[in-house]
Amino acid sequence: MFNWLKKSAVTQTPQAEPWQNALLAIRQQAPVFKAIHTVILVASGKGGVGKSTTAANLAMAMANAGVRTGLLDADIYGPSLPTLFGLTGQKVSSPDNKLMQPLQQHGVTLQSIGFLVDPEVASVWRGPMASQALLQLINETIWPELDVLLIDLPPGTGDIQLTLSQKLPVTGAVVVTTPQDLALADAQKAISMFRQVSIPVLGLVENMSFYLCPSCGAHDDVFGSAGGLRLAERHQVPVLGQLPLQGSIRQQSDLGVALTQGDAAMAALYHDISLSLLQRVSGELPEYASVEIKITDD
Ligand SMILES: Nc1ncnc2c1ncn2[C@@H]1O[C@H](COP(=O)(O)OP(=O)(O)OP(=O)(O)O)[C@@H](O)[C@H]1O
Repeated sequence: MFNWLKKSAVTQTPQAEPWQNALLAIRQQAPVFKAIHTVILVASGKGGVGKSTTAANLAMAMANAGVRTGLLDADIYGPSLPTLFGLTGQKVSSPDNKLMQPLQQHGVTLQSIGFLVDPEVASVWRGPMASQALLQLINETIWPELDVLLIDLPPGTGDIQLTLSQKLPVTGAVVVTTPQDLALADAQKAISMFRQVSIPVLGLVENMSFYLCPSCGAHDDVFGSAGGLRLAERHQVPVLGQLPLQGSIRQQSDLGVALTQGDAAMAALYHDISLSLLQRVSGELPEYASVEIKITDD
């Protein structure tokens, strides 16, 4: 067993005080956009590393702890938020034919290009058109008062990511990667991109860090070992957490069900990561101080 996994598992009940302190500090900050207090980009260099899954689960964990949370799916070429929240085929309404009413699920306010157009239509949009559509999406949504708006960016570091990073009032960014060399090289590009546009990198999430066999408990570093931790150290970026490659994450994501309704240990990991993230945007934890994560066998 892993010490950090055991430690996280016992903290699954939201500890009111740290959340409340962070929330209070965030609510004292002036909104950065409409009535939204903080905007956090969730990015990855490489596709398929679990960025959308991580963004969705962090959003659910925050909402579960009482944070007024929104999630914008900016992954225009592969919107997965409708599936992740069990809202496939649903469309947003527009009471005045101008502004859009976002959807609500698992306590999270949601908007996605997938709620507006057929994903196949969006998939042929070129860079400037896609960036414009996304800016319109965020501007023309009737966002309620939010403590945090998470934005699930498309993978990569191209024109769309750069335009959004420059044009949106961003508080900070989270970079999701696997420990695999190929993913790390691209995660490094994402960190560099944010630094170039002066967006604080709030932390790195190492996803699919390892596989823990549910029957025999054997541990397998499927994508290599601790690559994300080394990358974070090199760039002085905090590690917000490590998530195992776990069947329950894939299954519950496909079903659009919150992990809190199933896998309590995994839900606890997302809970801890989102608290750490919130403490950083609230200024309670220093931006670049790393969370110490030790992977040790008993
Ligand atoms: N920790 C995990 N354990 C098991 N499966 C996972 C985990 N994280 C993500 N997955 C699965 O991996 C696949 C890719 O995840 P996801 O769509 O979140 O990646 P992404 O980085 O957003 O991809 P894209 O670049 O296409 O947007 C999905 O099937 C998802 O359910």
